[in-house]
Amino acid sequence: MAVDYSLYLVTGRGLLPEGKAYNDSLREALQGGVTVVQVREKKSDTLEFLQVAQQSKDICNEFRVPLIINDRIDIALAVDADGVHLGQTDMPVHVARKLLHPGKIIGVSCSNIDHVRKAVEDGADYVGIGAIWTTSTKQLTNPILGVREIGPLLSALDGTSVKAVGIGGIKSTNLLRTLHGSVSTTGHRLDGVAVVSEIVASLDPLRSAQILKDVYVSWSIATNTQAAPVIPYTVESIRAGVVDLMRLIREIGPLIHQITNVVVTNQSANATLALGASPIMATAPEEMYDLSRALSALLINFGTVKDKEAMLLAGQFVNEEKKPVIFDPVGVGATQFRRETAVELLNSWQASVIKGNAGELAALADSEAVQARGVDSVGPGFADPATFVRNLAKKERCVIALTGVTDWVSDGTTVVKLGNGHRLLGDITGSGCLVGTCIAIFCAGAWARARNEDGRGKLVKGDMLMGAVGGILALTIAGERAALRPDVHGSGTFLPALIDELYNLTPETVVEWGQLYVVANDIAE
Ligand SMILES: Nc1ncnc2c1ncn2[C@@H]1O[C@H](COP(=O)(O)OP(=O)(O)OP(=O)(O)O)[C@@H](O)[C@H]1O
Ligand SMILES: Cc1ncsc1CCO
Repeated sequence: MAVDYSLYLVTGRGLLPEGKAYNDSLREALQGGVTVVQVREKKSDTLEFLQVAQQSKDICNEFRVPLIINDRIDIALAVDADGVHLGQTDMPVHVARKLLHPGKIIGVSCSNIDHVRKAVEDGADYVGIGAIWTTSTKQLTNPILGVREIGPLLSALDGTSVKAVGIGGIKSTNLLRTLHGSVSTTGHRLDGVAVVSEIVASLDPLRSAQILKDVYVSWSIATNTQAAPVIPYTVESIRAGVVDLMRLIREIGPLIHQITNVVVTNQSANATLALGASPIMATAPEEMYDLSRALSALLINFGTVKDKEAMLLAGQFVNEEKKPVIFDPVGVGATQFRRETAVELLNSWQASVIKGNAGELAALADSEAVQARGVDSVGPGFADPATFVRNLAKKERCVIALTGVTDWVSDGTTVVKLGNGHRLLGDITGSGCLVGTCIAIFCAGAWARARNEDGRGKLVKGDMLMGAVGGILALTIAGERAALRPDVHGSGTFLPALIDELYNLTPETVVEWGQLYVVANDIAE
């Protein structure tokens, strides 16, 4: 039986709002677009479970939607349910298969790759992967994996026909982030999402289900790769795009909200003004919502992590607005606290661009290839930076900007190499942080260019690869020009000269000076 797993409802009678009857709630949820129902009765005795299962089966039949029973094969048999869902400590799949009639669905809860591999071996029809988010449904006791951990589990399903449903704390507010983030580097995605409280605890389950379904459908449409032809980037198209963004930024002066470190706050705000944008360096959690509505891009730089609460909130609000979030995980490999904070932040919101030096991005990718000392990268960097950035972009589902003597940018398919810069940039503190600021400014321009486009199903509007390339070019070309000035005698005089050069930078200079190469454009992959 071909099952549509897209909106998978798990029941929970304990969560029903006062006065809402179970049968009405279930019927309304089905009217709203639920495609599979799993009856879960952890506290009921057998007779009560049987009665609820029978009523559920009758209602599901009206909508021709499959009904799955949690754990209890006897109840599934008794009501002729369409299948069972098994936890890791329930009946093994092969035993359940023997007991059930042929063609019935068997699903298994999985929270690690071994669970998934075993479920495939045992012949499960689908796996429920989670918990993805923290959940108020206390019965879901699986560990919290986080969105970024789902991709590797999905890749274990490559080449099989086993379907995957994400579960755990999924709501309409995090659904798009969940779907976008839960993709393997091989492109394997979720086939559906399981929802409990947002539907069951709702006074209007029909509407709640509809809202979730809308997000799911618009994501499927927006990410259908066959739908629109992909135009490959060329050096010329990138140059033209950067020039356009630079002009637009000077014309509209976008607001750039930066939560950044105390070392660079002032120079980052001045660099922002120099490029024609407006900085606001705000850190109170209470103001993150209002700012998310006003800003054109958000930079989160955790060089001196103090404002974690604000960082968590800001990124979520900005994701909701489909505006750019630029993440600069300064010194992420330096301490356990930074590593954990980066994971927490990246699991809470989707970055549009992650920017870092080789040491930082290696730490983020759990690679030992490059070492770091504090906030600085040590040694010659990656042997094959193009492949590294492309793979990390696929894994993190965003644009990656790797800085160093040569800078590399990738969106997971295209890789751009950038050759501008000067040794003096390495001799001042925070040149990498300034790159982050400039990327945020150009991404703000890219968002502004696309803001009236249909953003349904997308996490961010605008061309973030163009934004990242533009930001790096602006800062590194300004750096080269500053170093050539007769009034620059060392790193002390270099910094103000750098701000001057950003201030005087023109699109024509960027075209003339820009050393940019498209080294890979493997759109076929
Ligand atoms: N020796 C160099 N030659 C040319 N360009 C350089 C050199 N060092 C740094 N740059 C430029 O400076 C920018 C900042 O890169 P870098 O990797 O040094 O940042 P970072 O280590 O994160 O800096 P910080 O931690 O001080 O903010 C890059 O875009 C790069 O092009
Ligand atoms: C030196 C330093 N320490 C924390 S942040 C920062 C600025 C450069 O990344």
